[in-house]
Amino acid sequence: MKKRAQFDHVSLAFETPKGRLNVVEDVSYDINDGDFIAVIGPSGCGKTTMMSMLAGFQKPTTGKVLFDGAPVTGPGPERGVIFQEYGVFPWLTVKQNIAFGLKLKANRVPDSERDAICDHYLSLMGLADFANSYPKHLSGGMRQRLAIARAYAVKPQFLLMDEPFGALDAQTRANMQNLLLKVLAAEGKTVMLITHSVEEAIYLASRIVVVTARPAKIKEIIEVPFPYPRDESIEERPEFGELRSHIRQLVMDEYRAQQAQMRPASFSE
Ligand SMILES: Nc1ncnc2c1ncn2[C@@H]1O[C@H](COP(=O)(O)OP(=O)(O)OP(=O)(O)O)[C@@H](O)[C@H]1O
Repeated sequence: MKKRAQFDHVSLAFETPKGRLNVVEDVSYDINDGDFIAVIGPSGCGKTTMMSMLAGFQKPTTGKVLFDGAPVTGPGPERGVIFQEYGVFPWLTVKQNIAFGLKLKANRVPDSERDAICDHYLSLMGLADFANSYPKHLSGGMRQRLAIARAYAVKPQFLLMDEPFGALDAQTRANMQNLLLKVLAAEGKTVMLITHSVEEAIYLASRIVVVTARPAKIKEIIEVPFPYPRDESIEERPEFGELRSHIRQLVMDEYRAQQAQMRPASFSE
């Protein structure tokens, strides 16, 4: 299996006014072509920072982050990024937002095709009636769907998604999850997804990377035993419930560890 991305003994520390903050510590794992990796762990533990290094927004303090065998030196068109509540330009209409990436040199498509691609993703995301609206006239959930449409439209080989569905209502979230599975089945992408939802991680991912309280270290990497294509019926399977309990326990242990870290010294047990 071809290695797409590699974290090789990666650590990252921020220098802050209060001193050095270790955020990611000695993380090593590979992401193979076609993998769907979900990263789960307590809030603020370093998941986004880990993803940012692969996106090319942050550099590791020590260790290496490789993409297609070469060190990541910055963002690139083969890695599409969807961050929560980011990624739409307020001064462009909905359709212009989707078209934007398709006009950039790295992803440029002929004008005639551009229109058809925009229309396809507008309708896929339920935004066709808002093609000419500006983002400020959309609900938060619609803006997030627009950010997702923009990222899908340029067809990156690798999708980096940071809590992309976190702000959506339950029904839209389920629709967006199923749509993502469809897009992946049709286009065969590799994905790294950060989520706080254990169910979402099991439903979507081929492997789940559970990380510790800050600094984020690998706690466990879990293979999800369900073949694709998947549908909601897997949630009824006993293995789904067992996996959910196991991962919930891991995450809860780390959440408690994080709470203990934050407690003032005088209260420590
Ligand atoms: N540029 C920075 N400078 C200093 N500290 C930072 C910087 N970026 C992030 N941090 C800190 O690093 C820690 C990890 O942040 P990060 O966003 O990676 O966590 P996370 O696991 O993605 O959190 P969440 O699940 O809440 O989104 C946090 O304590 C954050 O305050």
